[in-house]
Order: sequence, then structure tokens, then C-alpha cells
Amino acid sequence: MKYYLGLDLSTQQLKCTLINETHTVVFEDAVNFGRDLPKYNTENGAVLHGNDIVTSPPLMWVEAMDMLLSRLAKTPYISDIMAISGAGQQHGTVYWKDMQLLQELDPTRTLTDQLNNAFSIAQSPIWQDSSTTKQCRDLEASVGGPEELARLTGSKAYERFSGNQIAKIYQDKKQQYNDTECISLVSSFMATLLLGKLAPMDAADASGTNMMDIRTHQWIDHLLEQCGGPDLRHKLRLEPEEEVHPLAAINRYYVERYGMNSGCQIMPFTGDNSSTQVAMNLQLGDCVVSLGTSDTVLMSLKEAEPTTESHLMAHPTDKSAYMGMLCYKNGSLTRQHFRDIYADGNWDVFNDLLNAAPMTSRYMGFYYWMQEIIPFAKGIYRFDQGRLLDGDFIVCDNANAKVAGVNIRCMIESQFLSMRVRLERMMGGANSSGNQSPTLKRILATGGASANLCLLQILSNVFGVSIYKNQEGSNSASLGGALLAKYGTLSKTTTFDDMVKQHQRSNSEPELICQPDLTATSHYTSLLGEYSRLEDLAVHQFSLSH
Ligand SMILES: Nc1ncnc2c1ncn2[C@@H]1O[C@H](COP(=O)(O)OP(=O)(O)O)[C@@H](O)[C@H]1O
Ligand SMILES: O=C(CO)[C@@H](O)[C@H](O)COP(=O)(O)O
Repeated sequence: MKYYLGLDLSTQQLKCTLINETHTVVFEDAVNFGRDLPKYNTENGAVLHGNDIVTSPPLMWVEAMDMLLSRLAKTPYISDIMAISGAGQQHGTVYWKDMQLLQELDPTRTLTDQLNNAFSIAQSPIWQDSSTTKQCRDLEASVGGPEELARLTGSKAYERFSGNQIAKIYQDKKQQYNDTECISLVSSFMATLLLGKLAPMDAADASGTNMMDIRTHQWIDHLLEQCGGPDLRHKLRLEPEEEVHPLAAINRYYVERYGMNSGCQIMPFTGDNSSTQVAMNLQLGDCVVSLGTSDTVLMSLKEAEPTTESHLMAHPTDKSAYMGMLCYKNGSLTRQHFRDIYADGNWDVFNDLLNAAPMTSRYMGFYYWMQEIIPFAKGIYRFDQGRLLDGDFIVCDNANAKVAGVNIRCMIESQFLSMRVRLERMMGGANSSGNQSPTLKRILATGGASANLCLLQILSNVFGVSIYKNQEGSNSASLGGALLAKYGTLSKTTTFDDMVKQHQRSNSEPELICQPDLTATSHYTSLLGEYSRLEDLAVHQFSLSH
């Protein structure tokens, strides 16, 4: 039997999924950064410096790789793994000081031991960072504004996008920037580790840099220069990779240390959202809502016009298509925070409070616990009958449980209403040549919080469509990686769709989880206008205080 490995280096953990020839998952595991690697002092995988600078240590990711591979080496599959691909949290950048170290890896020692000095920047900026507003405005101004940057690259400038992160390091950390030999994204960093030499960024993940032409998938010289000066092209070295094909065989280090197959091929790695798109194999009218550390909304698009509030990214397996995406920072960590302050850290209590609070049009809340991406705002804004409150809700009998429940309900409804308002706008833009816009038919839910059926029912009610989940594999980004690994061995002779169809089984069809209560949907539809109006007021209030 041949096996295919998918890795996913997400915000909070490094996960793996191993599939066989017929796409059955045979092994899954994860190294959790907080639980398994506490010495790096991260909180939920990240280090917060002051208000808006958020990083993770690349050496922690290297050590997670050491741990995961030692666990994998204890399985009977290791020597029959034919190919590896995978995913990384998007936008984060790794700064290599000494690539030579990768060529000289000694199989008797860990990677952590040997790559201690490999990085010129010990803390990599990650997607949660929002400290590059100045660089964003400069980048937009250099091409004539946010709309033009979105037209060129698929997105206006966002604080977390890699080009703006690189620009800040170029401007503020000159010495470390000059010491940098090469720059990787989190995804291509994983592929680089396994290859023992620099791996290209794949075009789908490079769409999250603000530096790649969204149509041709080539770097745009002017944007490279604006972000990282004349040396950046040299530090990236390679153009974005738009094919899924073998880059080279795995470095001999892994063969000698772990007994991996010397013929095991390393494929390009992609962004975690693109990899989720692969695992879900989206059909027209499907939309993925991923409730991971971030909340994201994904759609496959054949044609599209970039907007200034959503992202247009290259499709991971179809050069001529796109992925439309919305991304929210206040996803699971904000829900988790509410669980901790209102529900003693218990999801069941959280759900009881949520269900005890009825739907209402009286109370509305916007909970930007962390600096939000869309809209760009921070803080908590509560409204009672359209009026901004100074403090908490005053709920008739003022019982604590009721106030907690109203806040939890307002937070969840507000998260999902924001997705609906913006998804509808994104789909409206997906008909650039006058064709009818795609209609939303179903939502495929994934990510850690998709384990919570109460949340999924509200999601279904807000959108008025049924929710489905994949039956195979608990983590879609690493499953997508495993499928990409296999596809890379076949892509010369078959399409991705044909490869998937060949092994379709009853349990490879997504499973129906819940259906909408259409009375609730009408209620939410009637709130959309007021929701947008109050959101504008909240954003205005935020801008007054900044
Ligand atoms: N029952 C639950 N209800 C709501 N959220 C949950 C539940 N179980 C797990 N989660 C959330 O899932 C999150 C992790 O999701 P995951 O997709 O694994 O994240 P990532 O891929 O970014 O590391 C946790 O932060 C946690 O808050
Ligand atoms: O910034 C984005 C997408 O643009 C995030 O979705 C990151 O890719 C983090 O992913 P998770 O750890 O939440 O899966």
C-alpha cells in the first residue's frame, strides 16, 4: 500500500493526516504548541508584543516537526509514504539566515538542535499581527489607491499580508533584513525543511502577500521593490509555483533518521484555507465556513472581480480559477474568551446560555476583542434599540445569566451576520461578464468550533441553507495536504476532480448536520439593513477613539 502525508502548520498546532491510495484516512495526529511546547511561552500558538504586534517563533515550528515525525516514525506507514504536501497558516513569513545548515543536517541530531541559528528573525510575524498600517497605506498609494492594488493582486493592502510585514522589517530591522538570505511563507517553510533547500511559494498562498499578480501568478516588480527594496526578488528567489508537481525527493536526513522512503516526493505546500478548499472539493453553490482560530468563508469562483473587503486568491488546483475569501480575526479565540468569562470555561454552559437567550432585534453587539480585519475596528460596541450603550446591556430582570446569554447570542449572531452581508456582496461581484451570480446552496462547516452543533444551527438559520460536514478526517487543511500530495504524483495525466471521483465512496460525501429554521432566517434577513447601519456606527466610534 502507498500512503500520502498532509501537514498543516496552523496557528495553534502542527497537524498531520495520512491517507492511503483510496483516500481513506489511516492516521491523524497533532502537536499542540501550548500543551506540547510550553517553553516557547506562546498563548494559543502566538506571542503578543504590546497591542498589535503578534509573532510565533519559527524554532517552535521546527521542534513541532521533530515531535510529529518521531510519532509518525512509530507507525507502520513511514517507509511507504510516497509524497508529502501540506498547508500553513497564511501570510506569516520566515527569514532564513543560513540555508547551508539545511544541506548539512546530521541524522543523529534533531532539527531543533541544528537550526537554532538558521533564522535572522527569531519571531516571525504571523497573520494576527496588525502593526503595519503605515506600510499598507504606502503600498496602496504607490499604485494609486486600494482599488487598484485589489485589481492587481486580488486584495487591497491588509496589515497581515506578507508584503506589508516584510516592508516593516525592511524599514525597522535593517541589519536582520540584510542578514536574510531567503524568505519563506509558513507553507513554503515546511516544504523547505523537508527538501533541505528553498521551496517556492505556491501561487494560492502567494496571493496573500499583496505582491503577486492575481491573473498571471508572477511577482510584480514594483510591489516587490516597494515592500523590500531591490533585494527582495533575490530573497524570494523563485516565482510563485502554480503547478502541483514534485519539487524533489525528501532530504536524506529524514530517510536516515526516520526511515522515510528515499523516493518520497515533496510537493509545493499551500495556504491552510486553500488546502481546506481542496479537501472540501467545492462545487458551484458551495461555501465553506471554517471556524478555526480565524473564521473564514471560502468560495470557489470561475470568474471574479476583486473587492476591497474580500480576498481573491489563486485556486490551488486550477490555474484559471479563484478562491474568494473573507477572514475574521475574532473567531474561536473570542468565543473562547466569552466561554471563559461567562461560562466557567465550559462549552456546554456556554451553549445553555446561548440557547436560553432568544433571538431579538432589540439588542445588537459588535465584539472586536482583538483588532478585527473586516471591518477594521477594535473594542466592544453594544446597542439597545439602535442606541449605542456606554456599558453592558440592561436586561429586564438584570439576572447575570441573562446578561451573559444576551452577550453570547449577540456575539455569535453578529459574527454570522457579518459573513452573510459580505458573502452576498462577494457573490454579487462574481459575475463580471454579466452571467448570473452563483446562488448559495449549502455551507460546508469545518475547523475546531464546527464540533459545536448549537453554533452550526445558528449559522444555518442566519444563511437559510443547510450545513454539511466532511465525514472523512477531522482536519480539513491537513487532509487537503494529503490529497495534494497524491495529486502531485498524477497531475501530468489527470485532473484533481477525476482523481477524487475515482475513489468516491458513500462516506466521502459530506454529511447533513442541520437544516435552517426558515422563520428564524426571515428574522435575520429583516435585520441585515440595521446590522450594517449599526456596524458603520461602531466603526465610526472606533475611528473617533483612534
Ligand atoms: N465545542 C466547541 N465549541 C466551540 N469552539 C470549539 C469547540 N471545540 C473546539 N473549539 C475551538 O476550536 C479552536 C481550534 O480550532 P482549529 O481549527 O483546530 O484551529 P487551528 O487550525 O487554527 O489551530 C479552539 O480555539 C477552540 O476555541
Ligand atoms: O489570515 C488568515 C487567512 O487570510 C487565517 O485564516 C490564517 O490562515 C490562520 O488560519 P487558522 O490557524 O485559523 O486555520
